[in-house]
Amino acid sequence: MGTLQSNRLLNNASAHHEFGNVSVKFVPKCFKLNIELSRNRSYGSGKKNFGLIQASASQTSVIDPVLSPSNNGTSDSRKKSNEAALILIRHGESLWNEKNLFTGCVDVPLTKKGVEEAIEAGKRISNIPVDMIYTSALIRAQMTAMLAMTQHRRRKVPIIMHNESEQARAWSQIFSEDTMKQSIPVITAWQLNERMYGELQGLNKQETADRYGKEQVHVWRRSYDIPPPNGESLEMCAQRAVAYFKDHIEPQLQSGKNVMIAAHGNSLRSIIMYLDKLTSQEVISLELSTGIPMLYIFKEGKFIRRGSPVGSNRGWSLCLYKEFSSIQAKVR
Ligand SMILES: O=C(O)[C@@H](CO)OP(=O)(O)O
Repeated sequence: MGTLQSNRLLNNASAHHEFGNVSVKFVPKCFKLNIELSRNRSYGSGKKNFGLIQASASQTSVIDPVLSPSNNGTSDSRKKSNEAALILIRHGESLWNEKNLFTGCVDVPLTKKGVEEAIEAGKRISNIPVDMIYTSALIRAQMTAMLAMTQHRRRKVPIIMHNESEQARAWSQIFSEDTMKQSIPVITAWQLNERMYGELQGLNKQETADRYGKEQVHVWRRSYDIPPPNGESLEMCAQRAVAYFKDHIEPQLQSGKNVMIAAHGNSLRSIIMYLDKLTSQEVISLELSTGIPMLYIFKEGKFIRRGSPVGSNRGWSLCLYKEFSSIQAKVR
């Protein structure tokens, strides 16, 4: 892939982003409505709202689940205020993981094993209330998020927010507050995409190592600031992924919402580098397995790593980070 093509890919992706922000729906002019902004939190007995704009009386409500974080609505009566859970999941095995091909921004689906991994990940997090889901724009991350949610105890419906145009927004509105309460908004963002692997995309990793040398390929794959030919370094990937995390996801956590992110090996490595304050040296040895969820607690502005939830029938039991085989990073 040449530079021009790579730039086009990124530009297209960025067009998607421009419409991907938090938004408030428009109320159709034909209804004269008494609109109020509800900031109620209702805890327990499965009651919850997203901080909805509601239309009163007998008229139809127009409800947007993705409101600014100040319109807080969180779900769990057990949750202490100003605490929120952050779940990170690298997608399950993709068809190109299976073939050992550099994938990057190529949009490849999961294998059967990847589907099973996503379902297994869902079992592990099935007791953790999820208020919002963020995924990349790539199908392997979206499949993983959706399959994981099929296992969730609360049986809420994850719904992809289509903000790519006014029409997409208008045509995907939901008109029932009760239905909204049973939904989880899913935000897709190209900034969470896998690191763009440039001219390595589609090449076999072993053959590339045979041709260019193991060391060179290791530098392309794991160095912090050296990009593969016409691709992104981890540092470049971090610039967009961590910026998105800070601007869009952290405010949701600050408002007490539990968030799940389904993304990719390198976009998640860059986010973990930020969460765990890893140095550019330390992040080199951070490896993430496919389909293993990782849990952080966000408390008083800090991220506390809690490892991986261990199973659906053991509540919030957690294994320690050092027992968490998917991450071989130095334990700090
Ligand atoms: O090919 C890719 O896109 C990534 C993730 O599968 O590979 P690597 O682990 O080499 O960064």
